[in-house]
Amino acid sequence: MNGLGRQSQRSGATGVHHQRQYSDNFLEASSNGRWLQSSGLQHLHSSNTSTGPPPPSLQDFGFYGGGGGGQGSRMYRTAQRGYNEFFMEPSTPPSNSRKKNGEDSPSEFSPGLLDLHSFDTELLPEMPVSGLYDATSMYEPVRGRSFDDSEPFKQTGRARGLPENNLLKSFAADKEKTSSVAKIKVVVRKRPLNKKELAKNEEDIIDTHSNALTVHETKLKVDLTEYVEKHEFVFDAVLNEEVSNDEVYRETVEPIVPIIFQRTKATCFAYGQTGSGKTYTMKPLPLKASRDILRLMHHTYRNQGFQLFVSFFEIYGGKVFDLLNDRKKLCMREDGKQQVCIVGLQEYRVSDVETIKDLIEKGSGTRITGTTGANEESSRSHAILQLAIKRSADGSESKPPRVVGKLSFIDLAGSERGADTTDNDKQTRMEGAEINKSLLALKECIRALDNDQGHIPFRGSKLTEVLRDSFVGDSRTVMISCISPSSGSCEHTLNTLRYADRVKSLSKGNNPKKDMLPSTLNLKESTTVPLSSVLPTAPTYEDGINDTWPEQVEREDFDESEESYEPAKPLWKKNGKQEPYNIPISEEKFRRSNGQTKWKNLPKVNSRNSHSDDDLNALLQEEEDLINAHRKQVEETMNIVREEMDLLVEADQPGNQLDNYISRLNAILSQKAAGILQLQNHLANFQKRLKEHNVLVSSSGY
Ligand SMILES: Nc1ncnc2c1ncn2[C@@H]1O[C@H](COP(=O)(O)OP(=O)(O)OP(=O)(O)O)[C@@H](O)[C@H]1O
Repeated sequence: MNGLGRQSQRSGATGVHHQRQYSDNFLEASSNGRWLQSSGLQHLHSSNTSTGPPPPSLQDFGFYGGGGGGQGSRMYRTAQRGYNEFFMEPSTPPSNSRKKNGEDSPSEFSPGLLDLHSFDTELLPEMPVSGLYDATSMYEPVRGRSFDDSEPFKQTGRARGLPENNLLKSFAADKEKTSSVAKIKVVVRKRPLNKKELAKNEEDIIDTHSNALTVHETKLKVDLTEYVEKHEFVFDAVLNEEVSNDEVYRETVEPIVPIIFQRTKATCFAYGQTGSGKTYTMKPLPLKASRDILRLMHHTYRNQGFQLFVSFFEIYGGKVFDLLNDRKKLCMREDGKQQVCIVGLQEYRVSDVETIKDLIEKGSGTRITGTTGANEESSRSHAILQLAIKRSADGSESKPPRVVGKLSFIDLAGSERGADTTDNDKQTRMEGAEINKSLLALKECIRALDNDQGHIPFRGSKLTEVLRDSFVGDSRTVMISCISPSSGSCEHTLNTLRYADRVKSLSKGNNPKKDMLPSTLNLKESTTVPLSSVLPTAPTYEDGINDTWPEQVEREDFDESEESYEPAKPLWKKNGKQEPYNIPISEEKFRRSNGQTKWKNLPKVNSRNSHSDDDLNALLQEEEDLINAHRKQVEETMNIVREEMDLLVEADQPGNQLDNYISRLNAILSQKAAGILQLQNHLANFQKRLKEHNVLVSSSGY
């Protein structure tokens, strides 16, 4: 039976606009294989192009109306050429960008090699800071206690026969000062549109207002008409494209600097897709922080024996490399007290800003980089720079110093590098899997940290293993989520913001007051303790020591007033401004209105129901399995689509048999349905597992 050709032409005519739009997108996206590459399915494209004649293009099916196959095929071949050019380039294997030359001897910095394991694997006992609080100045240091021990002052005081109330008072003052800085702070930084994006006429789709932001995502309805979906987020701070690096520092790290002298370990990390500005944001922070640390050491804490040490290493493919020692491969060890240390990591004792600057530049130059489609300078490693404040037990330099506090800066690998798990290159795939694993593990650790869980699943990845000592005891975490404003990065931006949103929602666990507040809470005022409020603004450290600088850090400098916890409405609601688009409620909105409450209602994770490392590893594996199953399903769908296209071509041929067409179409549709059902089941099971482990707050994802 005939007549099918006419039917397909009719259907082409009725929906020509939408179909054309679809086929344009399809062709454009396929033109360099990026569309497929980005989802790890480029081999599907290559299978079309590498063997045999090209399969029929959409135009070949008459979707362009009357054009036959001619022009469409030419377009396809052009696309094919583009694809080949894109992929024929040799992929740059990750390699050490800095050759070993043996010239950069660390000796010029006079630090000597420090084997962390030899003396530095324990944190300094609770040492009083003389001159800070009267009561503590009389104490002698207690050896052999890590600062994770509970009530150290109390015990020391008793041993010395000092009145307990004084001791408790000073301990409480210390505690109050550190607790005034939020345990977890989540900041978003939006970078400006870059030249490339401007040249492509990409739009800025991010509106920022106070500590909130809106992402305007253009989507297609089922009938292929466009609409804009708004996604609104609120964070502790939102820094727009006009914010300078100085301001970023003031908002993020500056408040933490004084408290690392008080036995606190702090971690500041940048998260975001390749090219979103992580390195740009992170690079200046350690230098600015060390400048302030040195100021405090030379003024507020002068003559108290504090020393500053710098180390810089990277984690690449699950291995640790010393960036200040020609990328020497290092191994990690755990001692009897479960202290994880990086054996042989070179640390430099520094006392001036210039030396630190040199070290940072040296380490950054050594950092591994690789080539990706998105950013030629894309980093595939996590770079970790640590500033450790140490002091020898007796305050003199005669004994090896031990860590008092630590500030770690982490420039994470591009968050979308997880997509590389699908790359043809096995090494890139492995890197992607490791990056995925470490990002999930990091989130889990932060979550455990904020819930004050007894057990932190730090073994989830190398990254969290090396950060172990930053997750125990009194710790602070600042996450800077870097986002690109361009419409082309919308999906990655939303992923970054969702990750940040998850981390932020975790930060309620620590403060019962916060638990009672809506998620629109403006934590900005309550969590920011500018260093300028504890440091004199007058001469810089480089100007020399100024004796008029205050010796003590005054407790009044910290804003701990209950009022500062007052919830703030997001600006767009405050202004009474109506939403500019008639759009469906977004996932984020739903989560804020419903999901957050659900999250709060979930049982608190405690040490008994916390994830074991095995659980976490199992979850990570299941996540990977799901992604692989999804990929496989897409692959099968693509094959089915090809089959459907062939079928349509055949259907257009004169003399085509309708019964054959019907039975093949039936088989194709059943196959499609079975694939979708299977994936749905897999997804549902994974969601169930996440819920069991308290990882997911709602079905909308995490
Ligand atoms: N806030 C900003 N203002 C001006 N330029 C910026 C800003 N953020 C980033 N850039 C520029 O954008 C480019 C990419 O930034 P950067 O290298 O920091 O990205 P990244 O997130 O570290 O990428 P990768 O993960 O690949 O290392 C750089 O040229 C940088 O100078």
